[in-house]
Amino acid sequence: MNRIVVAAAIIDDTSRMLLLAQRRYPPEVAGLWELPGGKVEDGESRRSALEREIAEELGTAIEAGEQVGAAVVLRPGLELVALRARLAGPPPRALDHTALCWVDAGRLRAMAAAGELVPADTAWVPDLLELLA
Ligand SMILES: Nc1nc2c([nH]c(=O)n2[C@H]2C[C@H](O)[C@@H](COP(=O)(O)OP(=O)(O)OP(=O)(O)O)O2)c(=O)[nH]1
Repeated sequence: MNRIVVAAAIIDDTSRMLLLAQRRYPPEVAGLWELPGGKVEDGESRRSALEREIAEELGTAIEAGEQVGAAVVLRPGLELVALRARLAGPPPRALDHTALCWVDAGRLRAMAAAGELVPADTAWVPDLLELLA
């Protein structure tokens, strides 16, 4: 069966900004920016897995919603899915990442063009730009 990695597109509706997290490991992607998340465990829904990962990685709560864009195949048997989310707890902290940042549409476009995003996540940039418009 396919394993799923879920990632959160956490958008602040007031500022129209998206939260990005800078990976600490592995070396191939260390320093690049991603949507925070992790693997869905057996018996978990995607939404509850994402809520758990965000509590672990960012020390806060989210409400996870609809899927953003298409699923990305990371390797055979492993798919990456982004879910839209809104913050429902204290400001996020980088417990597992090097840093966090809130970006607007222009900054996201510039980071994608500069190759600063984890490669798999670049597929979602048009969808994310639409959500930030
Ligand atoms: N969380 C997350 N992982 C991503 C993204 N893009 C991307 O290619 N990945 C890859 C990196 C990893 O191979 C895999 C998830 O790794 P992870 O380290 O975040 O998840 P995890 O904590 O559940 O995994 P593990 O370290 O326990 O194996 O998905 C993304 O936007 N967010």
